[in-house]
Amino acid sequence: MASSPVTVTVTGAAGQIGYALLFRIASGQLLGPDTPVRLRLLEIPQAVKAAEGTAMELDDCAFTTLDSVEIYDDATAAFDGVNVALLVGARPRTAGMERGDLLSANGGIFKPQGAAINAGAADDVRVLVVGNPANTNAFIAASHAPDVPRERFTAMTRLDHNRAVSQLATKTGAKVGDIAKLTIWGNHSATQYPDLSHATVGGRPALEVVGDDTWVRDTFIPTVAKRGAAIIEARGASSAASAANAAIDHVHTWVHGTPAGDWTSAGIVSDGSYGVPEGLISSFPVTSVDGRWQIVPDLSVDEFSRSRIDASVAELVEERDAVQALGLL
Ligand SMILES: NC(=O)C1=CN([C@@H]2O[C@H](COP(=O)(O)OP(=O)(O)OC[C@H]3O[C@@H](n4cnc5c(N)ncnc54)[C@H](O)[C@@H]3O)[C@@H](O)[C@H]2O)C=CC1
Ligand SMILES: O=C([O-])CC(=O)C(=O)O
Repeated sequence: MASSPVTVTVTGAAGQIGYALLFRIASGQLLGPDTPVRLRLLEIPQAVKAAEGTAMELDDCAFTTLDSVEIYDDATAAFDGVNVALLVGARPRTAGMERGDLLSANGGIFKPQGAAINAGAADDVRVLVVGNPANTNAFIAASHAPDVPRERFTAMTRLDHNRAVSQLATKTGAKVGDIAKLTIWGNHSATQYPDLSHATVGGRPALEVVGDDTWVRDTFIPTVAKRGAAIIEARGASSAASAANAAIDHVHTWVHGTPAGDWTSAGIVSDGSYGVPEGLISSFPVTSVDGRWQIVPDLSVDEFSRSRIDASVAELVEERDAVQALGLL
């Protein structure tokens, strides 16, 4: 086992996703079986007791990869020396809440957390924002961490990616492992664009294998984009285990790289590629090489894809302008 433990801080640790996520991190699934984890749980004071219960259960698993568990209700202490920050805790939308109220409430969480990461994170810090609205929350946090390279702030669209892979595999009768080069573009919201234009099924173009453009436009895209709402409707609570799984996948890929001949999707800072305004945190087709995300270059974008990407990016611009107007940047 590697000698020095890696510090992983999880916010919203006593929540649903936290409960599904912490045991997988502690058991080595995030960073590998040779990397001990120093786990830090950040919660609001009212939820610290519940986090203590989870920490007792983590102890009871006797994971060989778990170096220690500490609980915090203070962001500055929780992020001091952090290598991997998983920002899961967020303010959910409640009945009657306007969009501005939601952005404002989340600004109150992600602004100080960005500042705390800026103040104390390790030089190699990697940040994944899961809490919604994930892209804009990541944008807010990054804006308050001027000393951390902006590309270290990412937002999770891996769950959307995994959902899309699964839907395509089911439709074509292929194995999940036969699907490659699928992309989620834009925002982690109902405007996202799950794109099959470059996807392959067993090496063949996915659109050719499916052979049904109507299914792609009228079933596949809305099913993936609205899957979160469908889970809430069925379960009475939002996706938790699958969201935790996607967070593990995102960080694992970031650290260990993408398989040859494939890519994945992640919300990363735009460098202006594909007409996405520079600086926005938008989902792109990405590979991870030497521990850094890279946008897959030079993909053709047809008229339909262009309009779908533009629509989702327009929503990201609106969210950015709204948080700017609220003084959250
Ligand atoms: N990006 C994605 O694909 C997905 C994102 N989500 C989002 O993830 C977030 C968490 O979901 P759940 O775990 O189901 O929610 P939850 O409500 O069960 O847990 C959230 C936890 O965050 C904590 N929290 C609130 N403010 C905090 C702060 N300032 N610092 C630390 N902790 C804080 C709460 O006390 C609570 O324990 C939600 O915003 C949800 O919409 C959920 C599924 C997928
Ligand atoms: O809408 C939510 O809170 C859950 C969510 O992001 C998803 O399942 O994709």
